[in-house]
Amino acid sequence: MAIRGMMSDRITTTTLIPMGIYEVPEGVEVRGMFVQDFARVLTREALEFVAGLEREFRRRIIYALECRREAKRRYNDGGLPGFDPATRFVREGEWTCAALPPAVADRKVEITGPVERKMVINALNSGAKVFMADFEDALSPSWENLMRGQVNLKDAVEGTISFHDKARNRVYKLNDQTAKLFVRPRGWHLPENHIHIDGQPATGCLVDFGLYFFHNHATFRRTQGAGFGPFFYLPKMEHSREAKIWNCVFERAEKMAGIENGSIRATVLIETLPAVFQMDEILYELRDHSVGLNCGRWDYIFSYVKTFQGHPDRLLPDRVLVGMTQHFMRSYSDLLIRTCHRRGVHAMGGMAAQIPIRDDPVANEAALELVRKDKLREVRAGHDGTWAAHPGLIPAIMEVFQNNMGNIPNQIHKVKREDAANLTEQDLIQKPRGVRTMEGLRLNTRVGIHYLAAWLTGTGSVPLYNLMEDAATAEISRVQNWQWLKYGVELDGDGLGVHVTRELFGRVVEEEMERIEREVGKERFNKGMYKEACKIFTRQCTAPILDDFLTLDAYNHIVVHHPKASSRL
Ligand SMILES: CC(=O)SCCNC(=O)CCNC(=O)[C@H](O)C(C)(C)COP(=O)(O)OP(=O)(O)OC[C@H]1O[C@@H](n2cnc3c(N)ncnc32)[C@H](O)[C@@H]1OP(=O)(O)O
Ligand SMILES: O=CC(=O)O
Ligand SMILES: [Mg+2]
Repeated sequence: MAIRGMMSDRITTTTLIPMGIYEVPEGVEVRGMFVQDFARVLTREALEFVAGLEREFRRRIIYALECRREAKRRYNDGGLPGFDPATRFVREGEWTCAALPPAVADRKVEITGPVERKMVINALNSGAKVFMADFEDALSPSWENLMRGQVNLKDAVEGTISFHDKARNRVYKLNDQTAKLFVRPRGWHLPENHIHIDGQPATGCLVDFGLYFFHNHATFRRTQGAGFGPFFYLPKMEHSREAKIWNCVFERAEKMAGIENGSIRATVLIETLPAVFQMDEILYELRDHSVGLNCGRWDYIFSYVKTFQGHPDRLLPDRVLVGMTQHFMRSYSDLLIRTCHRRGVHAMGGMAAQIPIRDDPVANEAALELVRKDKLREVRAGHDGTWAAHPGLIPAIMEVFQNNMGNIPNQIHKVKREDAANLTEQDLIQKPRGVRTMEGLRLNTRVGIHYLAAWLTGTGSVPLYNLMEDAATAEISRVQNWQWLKYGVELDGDGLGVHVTRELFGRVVEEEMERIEREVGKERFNKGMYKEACKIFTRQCTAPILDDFLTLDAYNHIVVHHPKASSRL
């Protein structure tokens, strides 16, 4: 048996013991620091389960990612995404997904947030129907964040989680009534470089899923799922072959646990442009394990730019103008509702970016009104529930959904949206309308650098300029800058015919860095990671070939191997 893992000298919490090692099965190497608490989830048996998943599915994951690259080549050569003629029978066939688990029939409001201890307790106590605990867009995937997240979820499922805020002398514990827990693992593309299996970094999402499932499936089904569960959200898929891999992962997990096929349930985020043409196919692959689809609107916008990176005729206007009322976004939401309701599962809405504004009641009311408007559009369109970024938004969102849905748990059988069957490929890719401005370029730059600086220091979701920013929203800022630079777009609004060039962008970066320094103060600016963030963001915006993900490159900067030796993938 191989034994690996070392102590850390960086963390000085009470959970750190001076020396320790993880007990690992053959072929598994843990390169992350040793923390006593982490050993509760990094058990030999759990790692054996993760390694089994990795060994069975690694080749299929590599193939699926190669297929993504192949599709990208087609789009870059001028091809357009569209419905696959080969799977017409799936789209036209009459079939439904397995019946919904009663425990999650009502999902009117779901709160989301990173797997940070206090936030997990607050989210579970928030009054939302569901809490989506996030290892993905809202989390910076440092070893410490990931492993602490696993510990937090284990304690949450066991009902023992607590948190003592010493500064405020406040103790956090779970209420009697809590939200149902869904867990969102990372996307297929992200490696977990602190766990190596047979000499290769593990697949991030299999680590997230595997550890959580292994430790919690039995308690979860008993205490939360009424026999079903655990429940998951699955991000960033581009094709039904990726859903098929998840389905097989679930089947293997159910077999290992000795539980019925169909116990595990998942909602897939439709948040890439190619996936909107695969919604039936994705549900079909997961038909025994599905509880719906969700409009992951922010990654979807990011994916629109990424998919059309070789198409100068499809440039985006300012980020703030690409909302759900743009034709391509409304079409996507309508088709998602029609698809889900036809197959008997939830059609979940997405995230409004506004958050409460504490120190300005007028601005706060205006933000709340925007959220209400967005949610009203969703519920009237036929969505069964939606996301909230902050507990302070839940009462208003709940009211909108309850007032417009009445006393039913969901609208699956009430709102069919057969009209959406007429939506065409052209509707789903129609170019968004609006202007491109210097202020748009500046805001993208400032938000991108601010966000990345937070991410590099361990925070994956932040309030910026009164909006929620996470990996998905930051991606839009990055790829939009890249697109405008690549095509040297002319900025509207000032009548001067200014084009976005490297020189202009260089000046904007300099000026926005000065503004960031003014905003956060010299001390925080110098102590923080703003300069590193600026370097990464600027490189990505000006790269001749668009990086697939902001966080893939940035991840190299947060990998810390123990014994200490920083690594590059
Ligand atoms: C595109 C997508 O993928 S969307 C999904 C992923 N993104 C997310 O999940 C974002 C979730 N939201 C957040 O992370 C936060 O709300 C932020 C970063 C946007 C704002 O955070 P803050 O400015 O710190 O919030 P604020 O100071 O108003 O928090 C007030 C209280 O609410 C709690 N809170 C805020 N947001 C959440 C949340 N999402 N879940 C649980 N608790 C929360 C805070 O912990 C704090 O608790 P306390 O009073 O006990 O100390
Ligand atoms: O994950 C959600 C999104 O909007 O992206
Ligand atoms: Mg997303």
